[in-house]
Amino acid sequence: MYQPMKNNVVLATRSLEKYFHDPVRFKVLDDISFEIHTGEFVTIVGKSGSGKSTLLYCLSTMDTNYSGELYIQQQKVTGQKLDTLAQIRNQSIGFVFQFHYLLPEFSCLKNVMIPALKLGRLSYPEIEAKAYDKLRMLGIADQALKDASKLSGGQQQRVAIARALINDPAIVMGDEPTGNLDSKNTAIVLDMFRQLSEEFGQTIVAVTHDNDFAKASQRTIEMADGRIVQVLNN
Ligand SMILES: Nc1ncnc2c1ncn2[C@@H]1O[C@H](COP(=O)(O)OP(=O)(O)OP(=O)(O)O)[C@@H](O)[C@H]1O
Repeated sequence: MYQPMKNNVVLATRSLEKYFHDPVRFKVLDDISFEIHTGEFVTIVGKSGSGKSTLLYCLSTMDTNYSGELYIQQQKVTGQKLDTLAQIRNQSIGFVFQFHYLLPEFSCLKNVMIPALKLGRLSYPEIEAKAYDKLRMLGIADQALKDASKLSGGQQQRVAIARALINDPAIVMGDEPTGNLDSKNTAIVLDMFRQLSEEFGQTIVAVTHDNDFAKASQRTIEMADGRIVQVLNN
């Protein structure tokens, strides 16, 4: 029997298991159980092919094809309908990819505003003001009205992070969020993640190949062949 979950657990898995066919059936996630607390900054590391991205996509609710249980903010999300999952995702999770996926012909400001416009909780001027705040936090408010395509790669990634933060998600997930960045922009993003976790109590869960990034986090979960093989408190 599992212990009841403590109040400060924001993300939890119970024996996640997942298979792929490639071409024969193989287990890509094997008995993944952990709890992540509010405001924690956690990295997931491991060799290429160890299952990190697959795990992150399950955690983000984008992939529902697994067995076991996933809890987000104490709510069991496994087995929920797709529209409920989309709602949970919009409200509780911000996602940063290795590639920024900004809409190139839209301004940076508009790109950041889109998830909040979709959520529909605030008025347009409120969302605009919030988007400026997020861009300011990332040091790129002066680029707000430029088309996203006109920015450097590092600036575009910072806009993508501002977009991930616009709905003040409890959890920010990143799949190699600094994978395409130079050291200067990597440092900016790392500082941002630290600030989010330490000052704003937001939880960061990021897959990374970057040792310095992993060391900057509070806890590192190491995977090999779909299993958790080591958990390090940094
Ligand atoms: N859609 C899929 N169908 C079949 N096999 C897949 C699929 N996606 C990933 N895999 C396989 O699952 C395993 C884990 O992939 P995953 O992308 O999760 O690894 P990773 O640790 O994130 O790797 P990397 O560090 O290279 O991004 C790999 O062997 C990969 O080839």
